[in-house]
Amino acid sequence: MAVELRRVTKIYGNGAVKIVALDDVTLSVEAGEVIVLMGPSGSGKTTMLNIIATLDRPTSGEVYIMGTDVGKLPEGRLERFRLRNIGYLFQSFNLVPYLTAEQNVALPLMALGVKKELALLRARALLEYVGLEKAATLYPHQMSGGMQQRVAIARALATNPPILILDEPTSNIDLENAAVVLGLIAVTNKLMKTTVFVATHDPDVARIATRVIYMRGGRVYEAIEPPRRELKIDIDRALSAYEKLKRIDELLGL
Ligand SMILES: Nc1ncnc2c1ncn2[C@@H]1O[C@H](COP(=O)(O)OP(=O)(O)OP(=O)(O)O)[C@@H](O)[C@H]1O
Repeated sequence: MAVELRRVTKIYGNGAVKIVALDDVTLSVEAGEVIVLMGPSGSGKTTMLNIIATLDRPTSGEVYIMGTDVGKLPEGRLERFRLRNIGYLFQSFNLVPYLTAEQNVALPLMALGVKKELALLRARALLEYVGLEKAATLYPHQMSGGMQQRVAIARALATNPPILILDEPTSNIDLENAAVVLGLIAVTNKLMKTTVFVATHDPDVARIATRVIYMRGGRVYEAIEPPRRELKIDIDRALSAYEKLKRIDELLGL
C-alpha cells in the first residue's frame, strides 16, 4: 500500500473555537492510483494533502507512507523522508524568484546531497520532460504562469518520488496549459508508476482519476463510478525524455 490513513482526525484551534478539518478518515491507496479529491471549499482537501505530505501531523490517528508510520519518525528524519518520497505542488507555483528554472528544479536533489552538476543534469532532463528545455536558464518572472507550473512539476519530480501531491494544479493557469499539465500528470503516473493525489475544484481533472473522492465536512465519500479516462496524451515526446531521465537516474542511483 502506498498510503494508508487510519482513523485520522485533524482539529485546528483550541479552547472555544475548534475546527474539525478531518473527521475520522480511513483510506487505503495502492501504488499507481490517481486519487482526485473534490468537494466544497473548507471540506478538508488541503489538510488531507498536507498530512499525506508529512507537512502537517494529525491530531489523532496513524499515517503510513510507503509502509512507514510517519508519526513515529523523529522530526530530524522527516525532511529526508519527505524529500525522497513526496513531490508536492503547492497551490501557487512557489518557485524561488532569484533562481533559474533549472536551479529551482535542482534544489530538492541538492538538499538530498546530490552534487550540483549532477543535480543540474537531471534538472535539465526533467525540464525536457515537461517540454521546457529551452527555458532552463529563465527566471520565474520571465515565464508565464503555465510555464512556471510545469517547472514546479519538474521540481516536484526531482528526487523521483513514489508519491506526487498536487493542490489545485490547474486553477491559476489557462485552459490550454491546464490540458498540458493534466497530460503530464497522467503520463507521469503511467511511466513512473507514481501514486498521485490531486485536490481540485475543476471537474476536468477527474478525467485522469482512477478514483474520485468527494470530501465534505472533513469526511470522505468515494465516487460511486469513477469517470472514464478520455484524455488524449502525446506520449512520444515524454517517452524519449523519460528514457534520458532513466539513464541519469542510474548515474545518480535514484
Ligand atoms: N492552519 C489552520 N488553522 C485553522 N484552521 C484551519 C487551518 N487550515 C485549515 N483550516 C480550516 O480547516 C478546514 C479545512 O480546510 P482545508 O484548507 O483543508 O479545505 P479545502 O477543502 O482544501 O478548501 P479549499 O478548496 O478552499 O482549498 C477549514 O474550515 C479551514 O478554515
